[in-house]
Amino acid sequence: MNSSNEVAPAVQSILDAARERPGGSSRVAVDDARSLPAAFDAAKADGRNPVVAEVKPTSPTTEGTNEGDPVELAREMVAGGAAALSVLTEPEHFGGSVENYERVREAVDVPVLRKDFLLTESQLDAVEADVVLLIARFLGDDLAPMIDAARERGMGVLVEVHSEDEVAAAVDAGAEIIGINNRDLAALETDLGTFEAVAPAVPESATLLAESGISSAAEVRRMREAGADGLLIGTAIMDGDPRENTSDFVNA
Ligand SMILES: O=C(O)c1ccccc1NCC(=O)[C@H](O)[C@H](O)COP(=O)(O)O
Repeated sequence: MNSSNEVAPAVQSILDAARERPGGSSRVAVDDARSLPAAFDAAKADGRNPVVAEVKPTSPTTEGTNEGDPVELAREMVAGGAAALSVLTEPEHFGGSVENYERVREAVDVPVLRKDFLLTESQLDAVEADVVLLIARFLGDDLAPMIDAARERGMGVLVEVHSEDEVAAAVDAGAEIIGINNRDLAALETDLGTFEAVAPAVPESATLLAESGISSAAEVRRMREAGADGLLIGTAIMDGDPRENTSDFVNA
């Protein structure tokens, strides 16, 4: 793994916990993974902004915990037009769980991203997933083997980056779906200018997501104009009525 000495204390704590988290007891094989790019194409074809709505009970930058049932929240997001969902499985800092993930995936028919801080192959085996998030900064030289390991299990892979150098590393490692995180993991602040600055480095052939900090219809349009094929939105959907919020972003 890369050195993590330039991350915020909360992120260091997330990584320390991730290193200790056990994986699954046996290797999983997903034979029915739902495709994120196909879901984005379907949304675009019927005039919806391709929104990945995130079931995010809490986070280091959120006050309090949303105690709502993840399945109910997920159904509301899909009813609001979400092309796909993201479900946190990180338990200590985001209130997530693999049980939440399994229940949501069973309850909906859109692709469900497993949102976690995965560091080892066996952690991929904790639950069958359509798509897993792999963070380039935290995996370093392990990124390519982790992408291969996820694909061997039948899962799609979203590689998260924050800089042009990380885009290059992600492309070298074989990433086909790339998410540019607007959240700076050193300061924990979001800046949509990050997506605008880094997106030109992403090859046209990749499916490109804008992640974090999107909180208005105007910002959805801004990210789409800068080249986002999909938008990952958590806090602004969880805060209030998730169905109405999702619908506002989908129809922005
Ligand atoms: O959301 C946080 O507070 C956070 C803190 C430290 C590391 C990661 C964090 N978030 C993970 C995410 O990627 C977001 O949940 C996701 O991109 C949605 O972001 P937002 O729409 O800003 O909730």
